[in-house]
Amino acid sequence: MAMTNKCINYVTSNSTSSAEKSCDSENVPHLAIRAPAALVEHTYKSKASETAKSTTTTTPTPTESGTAEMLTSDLANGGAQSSPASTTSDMAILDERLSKDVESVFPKKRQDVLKWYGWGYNDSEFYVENDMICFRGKKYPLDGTVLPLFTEWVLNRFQCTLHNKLPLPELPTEFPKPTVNAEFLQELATSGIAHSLEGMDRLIRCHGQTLHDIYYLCSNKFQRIPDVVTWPTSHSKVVRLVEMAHRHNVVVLPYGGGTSVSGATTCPQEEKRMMCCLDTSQMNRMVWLNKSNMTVCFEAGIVGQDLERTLRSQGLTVGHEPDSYEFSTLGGWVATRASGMKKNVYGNIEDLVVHVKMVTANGVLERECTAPRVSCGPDFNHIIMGSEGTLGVITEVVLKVRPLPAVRRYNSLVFPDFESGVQFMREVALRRCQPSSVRLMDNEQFIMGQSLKPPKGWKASIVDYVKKFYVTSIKGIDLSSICAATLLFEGELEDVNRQEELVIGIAKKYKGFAAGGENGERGYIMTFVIAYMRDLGLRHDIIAESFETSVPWDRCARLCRNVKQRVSLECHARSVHHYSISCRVTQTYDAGACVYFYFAFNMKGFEHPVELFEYIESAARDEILKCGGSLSHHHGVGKIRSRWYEHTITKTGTEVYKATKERLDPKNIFATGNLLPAHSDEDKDKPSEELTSHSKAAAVASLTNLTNIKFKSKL
Ligand SMILES: Cc1cc2nc3c(=O)[nH]c(=O)nc-3n(C[C@H](O)[C@H](O)[C@H](O)COP(=O)(O)OP(=O)(O)OC[C@H]3O[C@@H](n4cnc5c(N)ncnc54)[C@H](O)[C@@H]3O)c2cc1C
Repeated sequence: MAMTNKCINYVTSNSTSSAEKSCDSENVPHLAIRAPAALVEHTYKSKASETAKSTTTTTPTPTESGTAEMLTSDLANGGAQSSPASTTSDMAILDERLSKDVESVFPKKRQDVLKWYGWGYNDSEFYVENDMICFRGKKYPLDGTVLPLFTEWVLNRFQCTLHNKLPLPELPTEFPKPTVNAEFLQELATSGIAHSLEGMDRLIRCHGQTLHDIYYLCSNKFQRIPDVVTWPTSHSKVVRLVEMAHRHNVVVLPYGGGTSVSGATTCPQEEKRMMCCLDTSQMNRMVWLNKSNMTVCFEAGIVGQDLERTLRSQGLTVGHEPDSYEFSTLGGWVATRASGMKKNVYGNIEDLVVHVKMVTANGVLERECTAPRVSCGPDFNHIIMGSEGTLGVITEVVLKVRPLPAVRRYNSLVFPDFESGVQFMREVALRRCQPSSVRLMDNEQFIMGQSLKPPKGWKASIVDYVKKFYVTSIKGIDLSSICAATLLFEGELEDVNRQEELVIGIAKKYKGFAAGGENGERGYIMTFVIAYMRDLGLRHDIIAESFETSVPWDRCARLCRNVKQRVSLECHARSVHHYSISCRVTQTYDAGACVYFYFAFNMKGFEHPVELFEYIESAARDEILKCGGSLSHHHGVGKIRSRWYEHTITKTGTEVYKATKERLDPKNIFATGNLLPAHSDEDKDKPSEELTSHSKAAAVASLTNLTNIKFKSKL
């Protein structure tokens, strides 16, 4: 990857503004000092410590003569020469800042490493060989595994065949003709901002990861893709680009990792103006790290795994791990209000963000300082979080960091049925003893997860048999209702021991029992692999997607039951005979939980399979809302849930959002079409009352279209 300009900053406590400074090449108010030796990647000691049945790993902690000390003295020395404020060592430590260029795992030409037609790395996939489903992918522990049990599960569940797979889509040679704003392009050429008009660069950034996106991509159905892709390298370059776009009335589409599953990154297909994709990948520096405050400032384009690797070398972590964190970016997390699997210890993105900078068409929106809490409402960070690219471009984010935990330990629990599991989750939340992550799978997901185990030798089979006997005969558990929870504990050894004991004690109250660390660890490893399944399915007539919600505790079990029932009813009514609908509870809160559904079916013979899928998913969402669930816990609204947005935030809320949008983006250059259904150009000057009814009409029309489609199977 082309490196952005190198810059090491040392900011004194009496520097020009109380807000932290960035290190833009164009605007460097700070003193450059030599790169501290402490920035070299660290070697960690491993202190393996095993407990009975759970899987424990000790944390990579910095060695004694480690990073923190070296960093402090290095910066104190370097800074003392150049700053009067740092002549006392206390000041130097208090105001210790450090910046670092980060080499990303992904090159600027993403397609060299990432699949253009589906999920993840080019070299990672499920595939079929000798009638067996297998997995390859060097970055994953499942690499090179043949999966006979999973093959059996797929064949039984979907009654499909593994022969006659669809070929991989051909690399397109023709692309939608770009809409060109010549004045804008001319100015862009002299702006020093890298850009491309190449078809492939444009195509791979016109979509996210919804079923709709991938299906359209593979069948080459997109009418509109970005007309130009740009790669600004700093906050000030973004300011320049947005100002130019505003002046020339060009649409700006911020693009992070492209992992959106809400249609948020999908190009608005009706847009008539030139569309400029603003790829944030070249803004990925650690702008500064302040160990006194345990805060770090990163540019918004940094990818999750790069961010964590950079901090790990300092003995630190942010701890934000959405399941997409290998590919998604910090800016994307903020723009979608993301939630990570370890939020119980580290918090969701809104708990982690201290300060955020967003470039709008009307100036830069940011809070003036990085104090931990302020009582000057409304909190503008919350206007930025969840704005889904509709208000501006997030360029820099200050996050809280924590020391790496001393111990990481996995465990798992088995419950006789899902309802008992939910009661267990509720009590764990009530007593606030949640491990770093706790996830409860229903029976369908449990069985599917078990089927991903590689085949074992005869000895292991006997062990499995004994375990099965123990489960069915001694504990009296029915295999058709059994469900499981995976647990991940993080912290100091003593705390982890205490917490694990407490959690297992609560499980016993609900007839649950511990089933070992190996199962737990496996569950978490599988999280990253499961996302590759859909691409295999699409080639064998199976379409799949997940959707999620959050719900108060007293409605949780009912919502899970009703939504599964509703999906089953819709499937039967539309002759979908071979399908799978399952759920898990993935996050717990004082007042409720997050529930995640997987839905897949055999689409063979259906004329409009994706539309049918969306219809059933839409019915499921209606059911969710009826049961008191939310529009989204973490995937966001995007385009596919925009028809419910106004209903969820009320008419007054919609007016507040629109007023903000009109103020920050008067020409609607951030016309991503997310949150509220997009308005046509003619609507631009209409009073908001009419726009509201237009939105309603559009929403109803799109539902009507779905309803009118004949979903009948051709078979
Ligand atoms: C397999 C899989 C697992 C997932 N697991 C989780 C999960 O556990 N938790 C979770 O929260 N989400 C999850 N997601 C959803 C998705 O990863 C998140 O929404 C993520 O935050 C998107 O980040 P991104 O960088 O990929 O953003 P993109 O997909 O590139 O963009 C998403 C939206 O944010 C806007 N945006 C991106 N960057 C900026 C910026 N710098 N400034 C302004 N707007 C910007 C875009 O315009 C777009 O509207 C998952 C998705 C997949 C495919």
